[in-house]
Amino acid sequence: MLIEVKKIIDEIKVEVSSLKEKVLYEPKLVSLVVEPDESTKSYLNSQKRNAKKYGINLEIVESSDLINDLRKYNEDDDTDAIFVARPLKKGYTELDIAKHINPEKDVEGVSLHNIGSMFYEKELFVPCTAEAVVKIIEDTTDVKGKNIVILGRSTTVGKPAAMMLQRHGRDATVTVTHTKTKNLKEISKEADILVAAIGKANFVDRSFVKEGMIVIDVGINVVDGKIVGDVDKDVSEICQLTPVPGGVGSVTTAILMRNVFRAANNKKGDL
Ligand SMILES: Nc1nc(=O)c2c([nH]1)NC[C@@H]1CN(c3ccc(C(=O)N[C@@H](CCC(=O)O)C(=O)O)cc3)C=[N+]21
Repeated sequence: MLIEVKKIIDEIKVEVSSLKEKVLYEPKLVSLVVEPDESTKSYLNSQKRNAKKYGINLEIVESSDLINDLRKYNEDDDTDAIFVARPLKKGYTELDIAKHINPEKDVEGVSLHNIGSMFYEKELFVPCTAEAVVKIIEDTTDVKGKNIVILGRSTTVGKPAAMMLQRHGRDATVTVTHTKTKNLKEISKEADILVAAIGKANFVDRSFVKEGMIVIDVGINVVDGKIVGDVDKDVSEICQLTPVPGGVGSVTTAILMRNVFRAANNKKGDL
């Protein structure tokens, strides 16, 4: 069975509508890009489509000097929000971005300030994909006490999703696995909820799951020009599975758009 995410996106749109009543201009998102890979191209297309729909002024900037450009847009009063596409070009690390991006414009929640706030369970902006995963899981089941296994420990999905799911009030028990994990299939099978965020097309097949599990497919892999997830579609015959496309990715984009309005609204409050 496939998991529907339309309701979640509709709820995000309701929040955006009410933010629009307070933000009385078209907010601006700057997306900094260095040598985009296929999944980044897909995200940028999705950003373009949605910026139009949501009423956001999106500027995609091919950056040759990320740190310098971050300084520039951090200070530019017309820029409400900044996105830095990954993978980053050689010579830059995620920590460089985390240190240099203005936390108030950091709509992906990657800055040291925003990551730290999440650690203390008080969130401003959190990584959009991790938030999408949490929202979809919470909309599908009650997570309290559930065993959640996450495949992948990236800074933008695995790590923050784990932190957010085990926090007080949500109270899930989370296992984070990675490339060096032993007995991966056995651990996966023990899950009530499996989150696949490894970036390998169709990596998770029926040998990783049990009947009735909830499976969240975070993968955006491009194979022969088509988007495929990290999970083999056959899994949906015995599990509840998020579709790709039309699942986590579409919620992620909606959250990014909403965060641009939140950033613009917060900025107004500063005046
Ligand atoms: N700093 C950074 N943050 C990211 O979150 C990030 C990134 N860099 N680099 C690239 C990957 C990829 N990614 C996607 C997110 C949503 C869709 C998306 O909206 N997909 C839609 C539409 C796909 C289509 O075009 O058919 C869907 O899945 O339904 C795609 C790809 C985020 N990433």
